[in-house]
Amino acid sequence: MRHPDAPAPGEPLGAHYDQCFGCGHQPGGLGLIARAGEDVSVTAEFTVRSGHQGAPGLAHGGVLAAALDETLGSLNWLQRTITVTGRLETDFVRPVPVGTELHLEAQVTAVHGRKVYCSATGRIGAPDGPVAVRAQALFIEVRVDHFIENGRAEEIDAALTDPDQVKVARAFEVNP
Ligand SMILES: CCCCCCCCCCCCCCCC(=O)SCCNC(=O)CCNC(=O)[C@H](O)C(C)(C)COP(=O)(O)OP(=O)(O)OC[C@H]1O[C@@H](n2cnc3c(N)ncnc32)[C@H](O)[C@@H]1OP(=O)(O)O
Repeated sequence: MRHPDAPAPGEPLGAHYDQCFGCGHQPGGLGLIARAGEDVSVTAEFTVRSGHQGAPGLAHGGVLAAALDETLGSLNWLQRTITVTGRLETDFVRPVPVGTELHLEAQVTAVHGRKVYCSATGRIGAPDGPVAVRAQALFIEVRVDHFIENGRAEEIDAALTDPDQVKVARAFEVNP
């Protein structure tokens, strides 16, 4: 399951797309930073900011789901395949205050053809802090064509002419 050329445990994974809400450099984004873990697993952190609120002083549930989704999506780097979220089931266990550093971890639990089953947990303040959120997810393997055929032309054209982006696509898929 872990690709032989996968990043070594502890290695930062970087952004799969500079404009990504989760891992890219969007002003209102999560700014989530992920690292490779053992086997097919990743760890990640993000800090809940005031722009992430739902209720006063508390993170919006959709933002927390996005953090789980992004962490799970980072498993692509370890498998060297491109997968997208088909299903994401989320448990919100504890409210998460603004200012919290959320520590996430995710792992692949099973692969069946194009279907990748995975799970993730987010903890408050430390890797062994109290569990705030959990997710079970199904990701589906796609080809680069999935983005080229469905994405807005403006961004797709820019991505295809950006050597760094093409390099990232190649890290996931041998023939993008
Ligand atoms: C030029 C640019 C380069 C860029 C290079 C880098 C890009 C790197 C991007 C990484 C990004 C990560 C970012 C974070 C993760 C996101 O947030 S991804 C964004 C959110 N997700 C989406 O937008 C996906 C939208 N959905 C779809 O496009 C389609 O439904 C899918 C998921 C591709 C599946 O469609 P499909 O390929 O036609 O597959 P389909 O035959 O329907 O299903 C395949 C199997 O999965 C099962 N399945 C499908 N959906 C479900 C479901 N919801 N529940 C249960 N089972 C399901 C089917 O039953 C089937 O099972 P089997 O029959 O094989 O047993």
